Amino acid sequence: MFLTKITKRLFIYLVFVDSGIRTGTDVLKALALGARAVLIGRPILYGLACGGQDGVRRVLDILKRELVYDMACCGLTSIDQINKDILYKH
Ligand SMILES: Cc1cc2nc3c(=O)[nH]c(=O)nc-3n(C[C@H](O)[C@H](O)[C@H](O)COP(=O)(O)O)c2cc1C
Repeated sequence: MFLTKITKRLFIYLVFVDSGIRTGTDVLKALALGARAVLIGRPILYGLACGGQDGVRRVLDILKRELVYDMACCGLTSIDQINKDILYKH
């Protein structure tokens, strides 16, 4: 009984979004919706196929640049500041 209570109290849900992340904007939206992290598959493979290690680095650089740009457009300077308030529902 006691352990159950402790377990319930300490239980933390971490949400990872997998599939379909193609731009830094996708990353921003997933984090804003509450994801702790995103998983990226095919874009990394495309980078690898086209340019090897440098290609993978380039894909990650592009995604990071897009994410930082979009964060700046929302007035954010840190990942910690991302929350659902930046989302606009229409
Ligand atoms: C070539 C390839 C092989 C994969 N193999 C596995 C696998 O063996 N097991 C698995 O759980 N997911 C596998 N996945 C799925 C990836 O782990 C990941 O969920 C997915 O690629 C992410 O979506 P994205 O490609 O749209 O970014 C594979 C994906 C690709 C493209």
